[in-house]
Amino acid sequence: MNSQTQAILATDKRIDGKAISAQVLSEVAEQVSQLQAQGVQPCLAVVLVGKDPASQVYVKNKLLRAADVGILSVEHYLPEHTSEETLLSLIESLNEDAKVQGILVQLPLPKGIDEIKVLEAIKPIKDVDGFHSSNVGGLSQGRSVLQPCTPSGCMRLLKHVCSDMSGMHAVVVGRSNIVGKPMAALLLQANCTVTLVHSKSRDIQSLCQMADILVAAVGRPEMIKQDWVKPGAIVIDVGINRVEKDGSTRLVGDVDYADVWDSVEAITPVPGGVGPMTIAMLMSNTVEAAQRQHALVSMNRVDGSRESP
Ligand SMILES: Nc1nc(=O)c2c([nH]1)NC[C@@H]1CN(c3ccc(C(=O)N[C@@H](CCC(=O)O)C(=O)O)cc3)C=[N+]21
Ligand SMILES: [Mg+2]
Repeated sequence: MNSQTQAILATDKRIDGKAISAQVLSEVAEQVSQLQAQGVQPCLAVVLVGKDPASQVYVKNKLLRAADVGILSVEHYLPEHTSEETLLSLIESLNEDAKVQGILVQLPLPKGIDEIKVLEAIKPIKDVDGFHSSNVGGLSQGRSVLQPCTPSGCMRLLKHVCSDMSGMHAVVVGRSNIVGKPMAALLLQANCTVTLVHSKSRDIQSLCQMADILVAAVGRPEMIKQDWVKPGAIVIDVGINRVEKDGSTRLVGDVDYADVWDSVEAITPVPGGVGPMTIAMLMSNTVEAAQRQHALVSMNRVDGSRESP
């Protein structure tokens, strides 16, 4: 990126997730060309069980972005009543398929399927969501592993407005396995003081008021108002809530964007903030997985005693 773009993106109070994700995607496209030049075609397998309409939209967007950057994708659409066994055997075959370097099983899975069991079945080196316990553990130890896409996207957005987060107080609202907990781990790694707030926390408003960096990931439309936010705070809104208003549906975050605007130093919009970054980081993880698997295979040629990835 040139310095002019950098300046525009860094000085605007609105953190433009669409523009920043476009930069990530162009870096990824460059990495894809480099892999192709080495005879490797990165490929992402996307597994969708059932017909959840939101999941269908997300999966469609992921496939479009993959195509944009030259990542091949294979889609596996399974019916709502697929057995756990069938899903596990599909994952097993994708694990063994050397042409597939990334496996994404879209969440949530239908009731009756054990989500943890399914995520644990994915080979960690192909786990582009970063949800396998081996990657979760590695993240918490500060090792270089595949990281969950939404939190790593948020970190990338934060870096645009704040090059050094060291010593800042970051408050994360929400303790989900896919956003809140890994977000806290990444902020800690960036030397923030981290507070993880959840539904049982007392006086959530006062905790939020302490934040230099406030990350909202609770799924409650426009819960965070101006008097929850310290003047000069940086706000990252992970929420994607569909609300009915005047007969039409619109997307809002967990933060009341218009209400907090005057107080904040910088803020991500919804849509166009964290959402597009999540998808860009998925593409970045797919390329990283392909690079790592290629490196392992090359090593095997030298040392035949090693296991294949
Ligand atoms: N295994 C798995 N990995 C995921 O990463 C995963 C998942 N399951 N299940 C669902 C959540 C949600 N998620 C989003 C991705 C992009 C947008 C996105 O592009 N949002 C657009 C708006 C899109 C719209 O109109 O709904 C935006 O914020 O601008 C939103 C949400 C990934 N998730
Ligand atoms: Mg968004």
